[in-house]
Amino acid sequence: MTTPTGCEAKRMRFTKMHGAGNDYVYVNGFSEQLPDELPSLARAVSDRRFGVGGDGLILILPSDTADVRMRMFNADGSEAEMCGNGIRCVVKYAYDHGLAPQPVVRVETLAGVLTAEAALHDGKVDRVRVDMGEPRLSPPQIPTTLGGEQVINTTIDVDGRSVEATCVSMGNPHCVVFVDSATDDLVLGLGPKLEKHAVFPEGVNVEFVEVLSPTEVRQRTWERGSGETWACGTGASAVCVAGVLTGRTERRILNHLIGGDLELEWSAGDGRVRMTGPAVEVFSGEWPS
Ligand SMILES: N[C@H](CCC[C@H](N)C(=O)O)C(=O)O
Repeated sequence: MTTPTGCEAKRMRFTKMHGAGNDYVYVNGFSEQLPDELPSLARAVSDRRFGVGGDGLILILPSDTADVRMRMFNADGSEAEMCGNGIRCVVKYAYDHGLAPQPVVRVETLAGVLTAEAALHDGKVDRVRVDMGEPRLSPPQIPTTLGGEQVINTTIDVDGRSVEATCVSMGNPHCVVFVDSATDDLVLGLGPKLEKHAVFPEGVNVEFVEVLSPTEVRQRTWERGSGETWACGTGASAVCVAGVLTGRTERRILNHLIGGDLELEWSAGDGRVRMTGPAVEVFSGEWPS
């Protein structure tokens, strides 16, 4: 495509990927020229009518401390510390496209350098097991202004409704609410109010969880900066921790999310959470930059 002056217009290649239906637009920063204004790029490409469509934008970049660096932007343009479904897709992209020589990939994130191991099918990555690190449980680490050593089954007043919450950070903040049924009234009504509640100074991701058994849950998610998503990997990790803290589940669970299943374990040995789930490349395209 040429401009009126006959110059070749720059176009940025992207790849659309998802982890359990949590879909992002990925850009390979090793090869593509990125604009300075990343939040507005995230908003534009995420738009499901006027853009590519996705829950946000994820950049795969060179790193001085790991194989690759991941930067993650929600659909509203806000940058987050970590993305569990995103890191699985970053690992898939890095191995499949030759950015990482081995199927064990170290990824630099704002939540630290995390290590992931990819499983191959016909030479391509299809599932990834991520060491998500240790949960952060003290109120300042979430962060929240709620009191106590840890926030476990703590009541939050939301416009006159009492909500019982357990808060966990996986590098990004999570508010886990165990419910009998994760209805639209709760997810779409309460979710946005909790996301921006005054007790969460940096906002929060909200997980509404039905406990099916001590080893199985069903989760719906209202994400900070993206609204309801079909899966949330850091959220599922927070749910695994919250289930143990509240005595509702065992340390290893299967989590059913709208877009697919994730396997989680909060190790009693080293205190780290491990998440295993799918990573799918859907299509590639070009974005006029
Ligand atoms: N909305 C989140 C980031 C994406 C997390 C989620 N998609 C995941 O898979 O962990 C936040 O602002 O902390």
